[in-house]
Amino acid sequence: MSFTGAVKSFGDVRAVAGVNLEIARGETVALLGRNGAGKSTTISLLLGLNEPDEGSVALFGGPPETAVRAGKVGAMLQETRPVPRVTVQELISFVAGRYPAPLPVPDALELAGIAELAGRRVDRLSGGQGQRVRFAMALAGNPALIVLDEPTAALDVEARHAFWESMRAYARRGHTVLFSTHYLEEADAHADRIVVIDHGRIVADGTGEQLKRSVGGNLVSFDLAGRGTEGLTLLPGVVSVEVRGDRARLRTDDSDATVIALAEQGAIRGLEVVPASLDEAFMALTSSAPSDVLETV
Ligand SMILES: Nc1ncnc2c1ncn2[C@@H]1O[C@H](COP(=O)(O)OP(=O)(O)OP(=O)(O)O)[C@@H](O)[C@H]1O
Repeated sequence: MSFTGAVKSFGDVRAVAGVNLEIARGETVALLGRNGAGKSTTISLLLGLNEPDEGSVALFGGPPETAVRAGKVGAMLQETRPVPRVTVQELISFVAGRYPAPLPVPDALELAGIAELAGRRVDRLSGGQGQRVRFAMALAGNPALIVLDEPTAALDVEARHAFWESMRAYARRGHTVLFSTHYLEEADAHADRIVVIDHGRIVADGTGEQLKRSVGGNLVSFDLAGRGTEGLTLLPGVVSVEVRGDRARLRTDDSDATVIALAEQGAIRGLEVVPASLDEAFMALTSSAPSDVLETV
């Protein structure tokens, strides 16, 4: 699938602001971004639910509608209203029946971890159970691509774990998976590749390791001990400064130079230097003003 210069606006909001993206068959890709970053809109363009205002989107070499109609795509979108009265089994059979080569219904239920819910009415399920039913709907047709918009949002820890197991089992069959998430750990743990989106643009694309390396650096933190924060952003190596209570955290691409400069100012109380985590990489990539002092008391 590919996005070429895709733009989608809603009024003044450029939800997708010029996205170029290629995803190859068999990849498991996480679309990672904060609230409002443009993930759902990107997904809606991919599924042909929205048309780009500019640029184009192709799925399996053609228009998204064609691929969707041909049964090549399964989707799990955010909370949708459950169909009243039908059972889980009936719903999944109905969805499977609309695809040319679906999974046997018991397999789809098993894979989604809801075999024991087969006879239950879909409008009487818990949020987490409903979410797993939507996952079963996405994979019932055995599509080559599944697209999952924040698939673990309502799941507890155990259900989350089971969900990722199922997703991986599906991916191992050679299928392509695209999922959106706010959770960096999930993206890192379950995707081959992480595409970071911010303000409708792709700001990073690579493995978790590559993201860490590209943003990289170390975190130097120390107690301010009443000292102000002025001048910290100007210290050698410093890329961003964050203040929590009385403690400053400096992300730096040259921690030696940063520490020497701090030492010269006598500002080394409770000094700690650690490698920047993936979390830090994500924050650095998506904060709107990376070199500003962020007051997050
Ligand atoms: N139908 C719509 N009408 C108006 N604005 C919209 C519409 N859909 C999305 N937007 C706006 O476009 C921007 C991107 O929204 P989108 O839902 O794509 O983000 P997201 O990354 O999926 O966010 P979240 O993680 O909160 O689901 C937001 O500013 C949102 O308010």
